[in-house]
Amino acid sequence: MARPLYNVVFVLGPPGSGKGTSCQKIQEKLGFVHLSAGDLLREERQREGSEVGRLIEEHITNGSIVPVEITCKLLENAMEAAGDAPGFLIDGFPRNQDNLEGWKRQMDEKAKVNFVLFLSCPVEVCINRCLGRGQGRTDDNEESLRKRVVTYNTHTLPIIEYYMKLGQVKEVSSEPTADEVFSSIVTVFKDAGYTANL
Ligand SMILES: Nc1ncnc2c1ncn2[C@@H]1O[C@H](COP(=O)(O)OP(=O)(O)O)[C@@H](O)[C@H]1O
Ligand SMILES: Nc1ccn([C@@H]2O[C@H](COP(=O)(O)OP(=O)(O)O)[C@@H](O)[C@H]2O)c(=O)n1
Repeated sequence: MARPLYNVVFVLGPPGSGKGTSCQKIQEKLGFVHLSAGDLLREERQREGSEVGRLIEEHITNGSIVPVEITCKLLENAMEAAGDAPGFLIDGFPRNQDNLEGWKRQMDEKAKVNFVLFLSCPVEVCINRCLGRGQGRTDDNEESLRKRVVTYNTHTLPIIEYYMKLGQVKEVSSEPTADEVFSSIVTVFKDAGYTANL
């Protein structure tokens, strides 16, 4: 097989566990490109009058997962646009079986998944973080958050368990301060052989 085009780390954890916050820091330090599946979907949702936009809106409000054909295409386009990066942090994906299977169909030959960074954090802490996030997100309210947590427990945890069985998960508690979490993440990347700039 030809050398994969893209070097990928998936970043998973409950809503509000600090995926975006940590990815931002890793991006600054390591030069990995941070791609948030949620951000890409929110951007796509803005396209006026689009059927896809309406579908995304419905899923985001219900805390359910958008079909992978949409999400994976957005991720691939963003990776293509970013070009020659040392790696990509794909934040909030794959979040269910459909995401995982779609990724394998579309990206297995083009991307190498190095490991899954799993940010673990008690759900109540995560919910409080989302309620205090202040980004004006339409889904950061109690009702949508409860649904997002159910989706996480039902659909995302099994994906993390799937990668655990493959020995590909590196778990970091994201309950401490953001700086402490980041220093544990740096150790994970060092152990995985990424020493440049660390
Ligand atoms: N370790 C931390 N301790 C306290 N607050 C945090 C921590 N990490 C992130 N936050 C805050 O919690 C909220 C959710 O973080 P965010 O990175 O957006 O989570 P996610 O991308 O997993 O949904 C944000 O307001 C962020 O500033
Ligand atoms: N792979 C993904 C990622 C996000 N999403 C949608 O986007 C919403 C927000 O995801 P996010 O990753 O930005 O936010 P958090 O729930 O992690 O805080 C999810 O609740 C889903 O509705 C999706 O459908 N598929």
